Amino acid sequence: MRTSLAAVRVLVGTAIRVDPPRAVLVLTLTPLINILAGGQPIGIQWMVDGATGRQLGQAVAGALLLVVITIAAHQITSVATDLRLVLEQRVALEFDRRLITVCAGRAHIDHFQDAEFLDAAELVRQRRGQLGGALSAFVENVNLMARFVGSAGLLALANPVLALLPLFVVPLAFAIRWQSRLVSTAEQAGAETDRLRRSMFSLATDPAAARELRLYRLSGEIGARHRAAFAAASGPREAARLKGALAVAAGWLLYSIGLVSGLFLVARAVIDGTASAGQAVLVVLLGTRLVIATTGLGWLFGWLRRTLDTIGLYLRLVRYAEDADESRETDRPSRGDLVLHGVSFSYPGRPVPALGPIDLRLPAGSTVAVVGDNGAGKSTLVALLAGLYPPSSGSITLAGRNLADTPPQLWRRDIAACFQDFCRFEFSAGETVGVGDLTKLGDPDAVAGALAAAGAADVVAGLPSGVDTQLGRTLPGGTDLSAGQWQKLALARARMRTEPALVLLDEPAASLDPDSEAELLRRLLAAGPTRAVITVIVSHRFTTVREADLIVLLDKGELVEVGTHAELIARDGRYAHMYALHAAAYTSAAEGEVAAGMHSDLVVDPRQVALHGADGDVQAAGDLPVGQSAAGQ
Ligand SMILES: Nc1ncnc2c1ncn2[C@@H]1O[C@H](COP(=O)(O)OP(=O)(O)OP(=O)(O)O)[C@@H](O)[C@H]1O
Repeated sequence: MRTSLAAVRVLVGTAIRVDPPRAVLVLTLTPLINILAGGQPIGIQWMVDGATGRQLGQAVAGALLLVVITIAAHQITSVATDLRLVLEQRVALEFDRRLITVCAGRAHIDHFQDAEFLDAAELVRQRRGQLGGALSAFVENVNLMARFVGSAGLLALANPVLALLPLFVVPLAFAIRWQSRLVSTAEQAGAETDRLRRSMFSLATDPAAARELRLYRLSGEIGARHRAAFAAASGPREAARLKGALAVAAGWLLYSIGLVSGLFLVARAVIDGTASAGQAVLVVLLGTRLVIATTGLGWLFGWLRRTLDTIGLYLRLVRYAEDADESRETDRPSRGDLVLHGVSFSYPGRPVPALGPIDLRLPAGSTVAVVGDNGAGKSTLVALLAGLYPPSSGSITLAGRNLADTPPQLWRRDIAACFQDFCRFEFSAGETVGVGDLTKLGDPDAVAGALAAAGAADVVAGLPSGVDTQLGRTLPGGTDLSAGQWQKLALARARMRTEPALVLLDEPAASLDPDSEAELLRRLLAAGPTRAVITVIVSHRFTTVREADLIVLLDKGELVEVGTHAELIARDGRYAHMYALHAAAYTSAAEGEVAAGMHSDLVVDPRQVALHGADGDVQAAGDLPVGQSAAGQ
């Protein structure tokens, strides 16, 4: 109840804040319509009494009252509905705005590890459309309640015994509510299978899955799982609907008994001459209104409850909101060595730290390569350096200053980064790069400079409208890119910041071809120690790693070795072993050796694989002597 009241407060408060005149009009016109509507049955009563009692004046007054009230109520309802629809959209937009701020505006991203936040965020994402509609649900419920109270009051005035009639509605109201609860509980119980059904449908229609669905002939399997999920959820729902419908039918029966008894009383009073025919008509009209209001409330109350629940979820999310960052430019840390003092980090719910505790100095101006097996903690280290998570223990200092004393938003202004799971912003190509520095978003020279610095100019040059090409496949006319091209644009985005203190590159060459990777490395090293920039590069490629000034080897979150390539090779430890394995694989590939067991008995006839181009024969692997690959030439 308290949550519902808080939700109503938030709803009405938001409506008044986003559009005060409309909100005030909607909230005042609604009761006005109900007060007016209350006069309609009275007008009809006057008309009937005037006609049966041969009182022309009373009949005309009744007709006039009815016509004026009906027209006025109709006009005001149509104005109020228009106002309400616009207000509803503005309220929905405001909720969206606040949700974006809560989810994307926090300094750290640890809320994405919090199960309560994730559950609430998922539900709000699904039901976000209800947030604007909550206003209509609220207004309609208030409407019906006013109608119910008004009709009950007029009935009591007509005949005190009829004040009992609303009591006959109560079982019906409970039955409708019970039915709505039963259905809603059955729906919630089937929510997981619903999610599964939706996910099967998305899978079947998602272009990302299109290749594997065909390759493994999964369309029938996905269809069967989709149907099974539907069947699992629909059985209990139908049973709940049937049970509820029986209860509602019983409620109607009881109310009919009450209404018929009331009408019998009035009919007798008319025959006895203690009531007029107009009063009998009034009772019929009010009795009908009463039940319409009740059934409406029964159904609409469920709508209101659902929308208020969604606002309750929204309120749970809003608790994660942070105050706007008001740090000043002078709070910005100066450049220098970046030092980790006993830093450790554990993801929520994971007992073992993903990283540390580690002590490490990253000298100003150095290029530091971070290596290690999958899950060693490399990306976690990058996230900590980017201030995305606060360390669980220990501290990180820059030029002797603890970064915990600097708002992460401010520290991040001095960071250029390309994360392992970089974002594919579906903007124009120029904007996809330009958002790396919003102050230069519309500056074509800055974008061109960043593209050139990242070796990504070729990606944009190949697009139909250059930097103006709309990227992505979700938008009409959007152009999709290859994984490597998206990665090049992400690298260019990082280069929009021309004076960073720290450059973070997590697997920056994972999707790049060897030429692009070599070019990236050349540019990185060229940018080197002349500026006090620390470059941290996570890589599994030792051709990149060995060029770094410092190599950091992590294993299961622990710092295992630190040093230059030469030092670590001389130490003949873990790094030297990894490097030797990598070099051996590289050498055998370069020499065209076929690893033992890999189709060594396969004999290929070169004439069967020769290619023919439009201009005639094309030199093909088949022109090479058998047993020697192109790489070995
Ligand atoms: N969001 C997360 N929630 C919980 N645990 C996580 C999360 N991200 C990573 N981990 C865990 O933290 C550990 C370190 O992961 P991290 O991503 O830092 O490894 P990595 O060295 O970057 O691996 P890879 O080379 O595969 O990218 C792993 O055990 C991983 O399972």
